[in-house]
Amino acid sequence: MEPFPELPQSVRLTEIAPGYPVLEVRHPRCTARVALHGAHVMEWQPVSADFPVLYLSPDAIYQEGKAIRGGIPICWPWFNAHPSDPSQPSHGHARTHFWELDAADADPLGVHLCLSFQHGDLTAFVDILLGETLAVSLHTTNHGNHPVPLSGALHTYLAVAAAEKVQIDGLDGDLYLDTVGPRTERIQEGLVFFDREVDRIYENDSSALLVDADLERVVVVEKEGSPSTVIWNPWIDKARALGDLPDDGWRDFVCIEAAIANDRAIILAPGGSHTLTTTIRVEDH
Ligand SMILES: O=P(O)(O)OC[C@H]1O[C@H](O)[C@H](O)[C@@H](O)[C@@H]1O
Repeated sequence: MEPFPELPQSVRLTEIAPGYPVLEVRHPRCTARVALHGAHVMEWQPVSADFPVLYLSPDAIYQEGKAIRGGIPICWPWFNAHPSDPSQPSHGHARTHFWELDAADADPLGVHLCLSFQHGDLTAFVDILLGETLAVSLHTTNHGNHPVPLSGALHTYLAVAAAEKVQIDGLDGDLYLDTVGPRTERIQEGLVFFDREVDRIYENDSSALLVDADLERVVVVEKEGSPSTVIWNPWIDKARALGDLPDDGWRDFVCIEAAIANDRAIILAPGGSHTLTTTIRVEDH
């Protein structure tokens, strides 16, 4: 490990399991927790919100090699299965390894963390801005001599009052691949509802809004550098099959993922780079 950078007063280093460091943020604009494992934003709550914005599973596993269930897993440098090698882990290596913390700063608007991770010829730098708004920017650079396909996702778990009562706006008219059952292409008509397992890859490069009338709020998820939006809720049976999620945990979140899904992979030329960003804020409903 590199020497640890000096931390501002609003950031404290803790260990939630032996050898598993987490940065705890207490700032006038927000509270948050960020694990060095996966550069994973586990929690974020701006002072204006009276309920956490991100969902974190109470059964999440804090162990090197296991992705944290909840928060914002960084799926990198690919999304879902590896494009050609089925022995590689789903959603890449970034979410199951410790990252280096390169810098931590604070100003009156919030806290800024920079972390990095290397995989083969690719380097990832992530900038995390934690304030009244949360912004996660993932910069990838190809340092090798060959073009490399890049996909991935900022796989955001958003806390909700009850999944079956929320809707997602902003995807009306978009083509999507429905990956539940036989993979089928469809066009979204109106709002997205959750009344069954939902696992869809939308062709969409703009924002989506999570409307949660029970919590009297709308969570706005904006993004850049992302040609796909993935919407996921495992529903009842899949939640039971996931060991790190309570059986009824499916009700407590929906995922809106700023993604570059496999078939929209970007080919990074030698020396080339790409930035994938998601920005999250809460508005009154
Ligand atoms: O269980 P994980 O490997 O974390 O994946 C969780 C989910 O990620 C994405 O949303 C995919 O679209 C889903 O198919 C997958 O089930």
